[in-house]
Amino acid sequence: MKIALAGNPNSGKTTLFNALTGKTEYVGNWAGVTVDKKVAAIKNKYQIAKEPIDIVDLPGAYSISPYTGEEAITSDFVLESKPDVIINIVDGANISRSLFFTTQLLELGIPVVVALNKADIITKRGDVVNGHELEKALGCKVVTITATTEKGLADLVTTAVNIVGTNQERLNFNDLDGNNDVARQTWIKTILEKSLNKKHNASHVNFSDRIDMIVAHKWFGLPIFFLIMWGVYSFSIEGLGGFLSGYLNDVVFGEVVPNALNSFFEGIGVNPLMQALIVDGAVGGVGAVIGFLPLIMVLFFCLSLLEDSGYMSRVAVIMDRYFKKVGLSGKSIIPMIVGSGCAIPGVMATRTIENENEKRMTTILTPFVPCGAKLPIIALFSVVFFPNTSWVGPSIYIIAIGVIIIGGLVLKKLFVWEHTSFFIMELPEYKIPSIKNAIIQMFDKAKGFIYKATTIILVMNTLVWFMQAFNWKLQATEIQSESILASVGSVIAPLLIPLGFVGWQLAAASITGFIAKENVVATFAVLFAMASEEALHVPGGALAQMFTPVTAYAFLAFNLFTPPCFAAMGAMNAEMGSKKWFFRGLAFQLSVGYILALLITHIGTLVIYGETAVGFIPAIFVLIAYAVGVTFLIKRANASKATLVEATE
Ligand SMILES: Nc1nc2c(ncn2[C@@H]2O[C@H](COP(=O)(O)OP(=O)(O)OP(=O)(O)O)[C@@H](O)[C@H]2O)c(=O)[nH]1
Ligand SMILES: [Mg+2]
Repeated sequence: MKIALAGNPNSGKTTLFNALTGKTEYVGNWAGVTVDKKVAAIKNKYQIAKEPIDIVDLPGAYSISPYTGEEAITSDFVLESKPDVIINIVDGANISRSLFFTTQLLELGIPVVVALNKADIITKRGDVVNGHELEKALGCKVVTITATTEKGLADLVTTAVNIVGTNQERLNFNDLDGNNDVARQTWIKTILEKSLNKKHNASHVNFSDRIDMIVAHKWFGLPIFFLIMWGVYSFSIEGLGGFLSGYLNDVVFGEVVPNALNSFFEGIGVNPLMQALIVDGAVGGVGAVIGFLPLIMVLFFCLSLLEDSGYMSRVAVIMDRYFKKVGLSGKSIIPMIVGSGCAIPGVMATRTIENENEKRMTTILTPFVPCGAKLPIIALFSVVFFPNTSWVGPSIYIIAIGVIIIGGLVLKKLFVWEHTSFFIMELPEYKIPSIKNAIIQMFDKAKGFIYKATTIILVMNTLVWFMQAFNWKLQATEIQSESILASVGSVIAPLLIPLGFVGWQLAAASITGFIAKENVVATFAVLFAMASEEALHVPGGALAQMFTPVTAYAFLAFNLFTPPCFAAMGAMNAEMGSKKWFFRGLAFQLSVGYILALLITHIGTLVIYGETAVGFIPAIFVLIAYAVGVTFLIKRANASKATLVEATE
């Protein structure tokens, strides 16, 4: 038996889905969080029918005639897969708007039960809903629930199961004269007059509006956003998160675990090479990554609270003013916020953008937002090269915003884009964020992080260890520079010279980073910590010998702003739906990271140390070639814009 959850965006479908199935799908306080259909079996507790019940969570929709890609997923599913029953989630904080979609669902001939959600908000506002009147008018069952506390869910499931196979009365607006959308609205207004008793009228300036006057203000909005982000990132990277990670890195993975393993292996007399593989390669590399787990957990806990409070939707409004100028829309910010967790769902979230050009641009620009996997690199460089400072983490996010805005401008110049579209986004009311939800999201992220570290990163690291310990004749070698890894890295290393990065190790680490960004840290752990017998993340250690603080910052930028990991590239390819655009996007990302690192190294070294960095002359040649290339592309774009104008005249 299939029960579909359908309703407006942000009405609480995924919250209900998670409560009914025990899953931990992404819940956020904004419209357009779910962009894909999700199916799961109902929890035993609610399994009351003879046959197994499956719950289907759908993206939010305002109407059955789809306007955006993810709305189409919902209407296609409802119209074609014919669920046995639809639970229509009506947002109790926004009843009259939600009922428009309800009237359309009630025309389909599929049994519908209305779940009037967010009953807690209705009660808090002092509104009164007359459920019987509403049932009479709609001709279907109405069950009042609070998805967040699971109140009323058993009743809801029972009601839904009981109407499976029944012939529900259909509403019909198609026979009416004139515009049937207007007819629906008028009808909804009449039935709500009888069934809803509102305490406040709509024109009342409420608490949310008052906060918005400040945080979404024309001038204050952006500085407030920066301050909040600064607080969150420095708390996570340098504050509590950094402190806990330092302990894990120094004590647990720096001493306790390797010492215990070494004495265990020495005790049973294992082959020293085998011992090194396990202790230095596998455990050392994975440990260097896992050490950053607390930092990731603290960050995602804070971000989840911020998001659930409703603030992030305001950020979309603030950003819209700036984004419009560069050919993006305020809606582009949502994929980017999601992308701060992981670029893959971030890129998938571009589906909510209707305009094809805005969607492509957002897909290309979203991976520039530092994701969770990039945090360990940021944290490592911050500790080793800039100890006791708090600006490195936040500065990376400010650069990311700059890269996105300037990148948008450049993309607009390089390719032919149409005009930008309007941006309408509904703002949910502010609320006290749910700690429970934040904890769930935090552990979910932690689980993903550990899973990745103990699978793909473990495998990669064992391989990296092997490649640095053996030469091409498969003989164990004490001299790293004669190893397989060194010879592979040396092929790529010359490309990094114009950036001021010298050493095959840096090339090797960057390459492993494309498999998973955490690998950069893990590879460094194998290459440097082992050789010097000291922990990777100490200031002045082996890693510190490879860079000056300026080139270290440039290397950080290089790894963060070149293309994302392979999995995220796959998502880009899927969402672009065009190989041409996919490769254009990759080329763009690669050149952004490369040129950015080049500029940081050379300008930074000149300004701060008053001398030229390694690779200064090659860098000049690269810049000239780059400028020529970009000018050519802009000329070409202008020419095709001109032919486009001629053709339309
Ligand atoms: N107060 C209150 N908030 C709720 C309730 N149910 C859900 N919410 C909140 O509503 C917001 C949206 O929840 P989601 O479950 O993501 O909504 P959705 O319908 O899946 O949204 P889309 O995927 O964007 O269509 C979150 O902030 C939830 O915490 C409820 O019963 N009471
Ligand atoms: Mg959802």
